[in-house]
Formats: sequence, C-alpha cells, structure tokens
Amino acid sequence: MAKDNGPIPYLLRTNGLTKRFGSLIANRSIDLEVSPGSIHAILGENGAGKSTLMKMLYGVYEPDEGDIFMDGERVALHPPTKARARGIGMVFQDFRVVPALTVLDNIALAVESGWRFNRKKLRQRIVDTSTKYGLAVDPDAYVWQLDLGQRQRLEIVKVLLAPGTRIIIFDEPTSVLVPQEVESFLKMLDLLRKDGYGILLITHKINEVLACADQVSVLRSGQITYTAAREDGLEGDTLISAMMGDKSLKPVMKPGADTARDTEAALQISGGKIVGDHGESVLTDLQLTLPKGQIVGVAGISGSGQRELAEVLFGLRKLTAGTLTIGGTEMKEGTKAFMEAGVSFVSEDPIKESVIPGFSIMEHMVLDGIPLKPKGAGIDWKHIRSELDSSVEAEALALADGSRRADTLSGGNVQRMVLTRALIRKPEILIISYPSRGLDIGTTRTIQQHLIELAEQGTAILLFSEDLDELFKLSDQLVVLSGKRLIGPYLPSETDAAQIGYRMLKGESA
Ligand SMILES: Nc1ncnc2c1ncn2[C@@H]1O[C@H](COP(=O)(O)OP(=O)(O)OP(=O)(O)O)[C@@H](O)[C@H]1O
Repeated sequence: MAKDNGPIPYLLRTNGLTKRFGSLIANRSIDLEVSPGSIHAILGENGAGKSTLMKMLYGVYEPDEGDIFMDGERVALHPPTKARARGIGMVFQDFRVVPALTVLDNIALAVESGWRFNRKKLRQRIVDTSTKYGLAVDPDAYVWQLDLGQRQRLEIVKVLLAPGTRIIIFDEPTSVLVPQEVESFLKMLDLLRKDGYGILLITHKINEVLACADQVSVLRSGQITYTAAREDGLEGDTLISAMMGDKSLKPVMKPGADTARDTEAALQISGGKIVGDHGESVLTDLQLTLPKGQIVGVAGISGSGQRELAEVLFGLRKLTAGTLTIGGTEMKEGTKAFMEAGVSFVSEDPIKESVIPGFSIMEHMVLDGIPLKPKGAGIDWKHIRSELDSSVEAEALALADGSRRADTLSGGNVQRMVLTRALIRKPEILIISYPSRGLDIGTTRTIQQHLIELAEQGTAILLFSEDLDELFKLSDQLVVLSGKRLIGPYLPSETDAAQIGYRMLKGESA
C-alpha cells in the first residue's frame, strides 16, 4: 500500500483530489488536511465544489484522480460504509432520518447492527452524549414532531454515537438554525474540538468562520484559491475576495419610506385560524394585510407557524376559520386559483419541495414561471429558452444553463433557480421563505436588491426570514409570529432587533 511521507499528525490528508461530472471539473487537484482537535472551514460561492469535495471524503463519490491518506496510508473511502468504518461522519443539509420512527430508533438504525440491542443502554448513551455537548433531544420523540434544529441535533448525536467517529463533516449546518441555535451550535463545535475531533465545516457565514475556524480553505471554480490558519490572521475581507475573485460585493440599497406609495391591500386575512398537519392549533385570530408595493417581514422562532401560514397563502392549506381575500375576492383552497390571482411562492425547502428529478431548469421554469406559449399540441421550448436567456433575473442570479438537470445542481443553485422562477413572473404577490438560505454572500445581496426593486414596481411581498438583519434591511413593516398569534405590524424605524427578538419569545406581552 502507498505510504504518505508527509508530516503526521493529521487525521486525513488529500493529495491532488479531482472529480469530474462529464466535462465539468467540480474539484480540481485539491490538497487539504484535517487535524485532530481542529476546525477546518470551507468557504466558496454556490457551485464552487464544496459539497462535491465533502462527498468524496464521506465516500459518496469516488475521486477520478488523487489520493486520500489516513493514519499514514492511502485509503479508499467509497462507498460511505468504508468512510464510516474509518471514523468519518457527515451531517448533511437534508437530514437522513426516518420521520415515522423515534429519535432512539433512528439512532439505533444507524449505530446498532441488529434489532436485538439494549434499548436502555442506548437511551443512556443518547442522554449522556446530548448532555455532554448541549444537544438537547428527547430519545422518545417521533422525528416528524421535531423542528429542523432538533433534527439536526439528532443527526449530530447519531454521528457521535457511531463507533470510532473522529472526523465530522458539517454541510452548511447553520443555514437551518435560528440565531440562538447558532450560538449553541458554535459552543458545541468548540467542545468537539476540545475532545479531539477533526471538524470540516462548510458555511457561507464569514462571521462563523472568524468565530471558530482554526484553518480556512476557499474554493473557487473547483480549486482551492486561498488557505490560511488562525495564527496567520483571518480577515473577513480577504476571505470574501478569495471567494468572489474580481467581482465586488455591492451594498443593498433601499429607498427611504415613500409615503406617496400605493398602500392598497393586495391580500388580506381576517379572523383566520390555521391548524397543523396533526390537527393542532397553529395560529388563531389571524389578521394580516399585505399592501401593494411593500415588503412585510415575518419574524419568529422556527416552528411558530411560518410554514403553515405560507402554505395558506399559496392555497396549499385551508383556513379553518376566517377569510382570505386577494384584490377583494375571497379565495378558496387550490394553488391554481392562487397562481391565477398572481401569487408566486418560494417554499422553505426548495430542494425537497420544488425539484422534480430528471427535469431540466427550463422544464422547471414553465411550472410556475415563464408563461406557456403553446405550439400546436406542445410547448414552445424555443420561446421558453429565449425568455430565459434574455431574463435579467436569470443573469443577475447567474443561473446555470437551461438544459441542465435541476437534480444535478448544487444546493445554492437550486435556490437560484427557484428564485429566478418566482421573480421572472413579476408576480402581484410574492410569498417567499428564507430567500438567502444556502446562497453565497454575493448572491444573497443580489436577491435582496431584487426583492426591494420588485416591491418598488408594485409587488406585495411577504418575507419569512430567520435573519433579523435581513428583515430590518428589506421590510417596510414587520410582524412577529409568537404564541399562536401574529402580532404587529411594527415599523422597522420604530423598533429594533432586541424588541423584535423579545416579542418572538414573549409574544404580545413584550
Ligand atoms: N451529481 C452531479 N452531476 C452533475 N453535476 C454536478 C453533480 N453534483 C454537483 N454537480 C456540479 O458540480 C459543481 C459543484 O457543485 P457542489 O454541489 O459541489 O457546489 P457547492 O460549492 O457545494 O455549492 P452550494 O454552495 O450551492 O451548495 C456545480 O457546478 C454542480 O452543478
């Protein structure tokens, strides 16, 4: 077996790792090290190749060229069973859990070799690990009952309990977390580091990198363009330019409040009641007005009714009491009627909910974007292609070629596709959940600017976001979901993040 003559100690080292998809080189000659007791952050724009690299280290993909060394020897990590046997665990963006099973059973599936295991012992191990690392999770809860933060904690406990884990790969872990959870997540990473784990952390958040990384590598177009250790001094601006190359990061500009602006209601809910998937009450006595040409930002701890409210506003879920009107007309259930009334929708989980396997970007575009132009009995694809090619939205968001299959796009590029599709329609009303989730910083600013411009052209926008900075930067009004109520509206100029945060926790009494 080939020997690695480089200096040890490291847990894992790669040499010239390359991965191609057809003619596309997703990773080119990557040299990287993971050391024990150390956090190595991986930065890069959408599509730069971060997930591909991590998937080679977790054994999902086999490298086309290059070597991976562990314990001084060249190792083969493909398929993931081999990577796991070498002590590598990965916490994916889309969690690999079974909703119908309990936390304990999900962990048993991953770490026990059969069903004849000692449940009491496993429960105790779960409790011990979750206490040690601040990963609160109830072993007896069903996974479908858990919010995204809790599901992620389950995934981490699962990886930690797998025998021999010493390297943990996190793929954009904080993109699904609310600010308070991000803080606990970073504390947990520090505990893992102190216990000697080697951590690989993919993130788009420079502040997280500056807060915790011992080493940073920046990927651009499949290559490492910059690498530095904490002791060399890590600087946000240097990291941003390494990611973006010669492009510059533009500030988001929002004109001041325009009192002359049309404030006619585009959409209204009065006396609304929403129940959840299991018949539980989610929101009651709901009053909401979406004025034309304004952005109404919705703040709230995750699981406060955001998903259910968004679904009601696109006809995917019924109000169980009260009325919903668009342009004065009462709406019934059914997305078709909502689309015809001019509503566009970006869901909170586009990768799961909006990507149809095998369909190209162009095919996705006709589903809720570019209006169909029939050609005989079919669709005029030439027209769709030319609309897409001339779309300023597609250009601004640097959308991949229309013929690309959407299920081969990177996570951030799926988000770009869904956003382009929503913007291209110039909808009367846009219901948009977490627009910057999974986007790199440059694209985040581009989409934020587009939303401001869309509102200026008259679109009424309801913006769900976990990022209070984003809500304050974009919104004309803010509302808060808390204690089964929607409270507000508040003017951003008359409140601040601390007050909104307090209302998120305490509701109207705040
Ligand atoms: N299975 C696949 N088939 C074809 N192309 C792929 C496949 N997986 C990824 N790619 C392409 O490889 C490139 C790198 O993708 P990757 O998912 O690694 O990017 P990323 O840096 O993780 O992006 P993001 O920040 O958006 O998650 C992209 O151009 C992507 O479209």
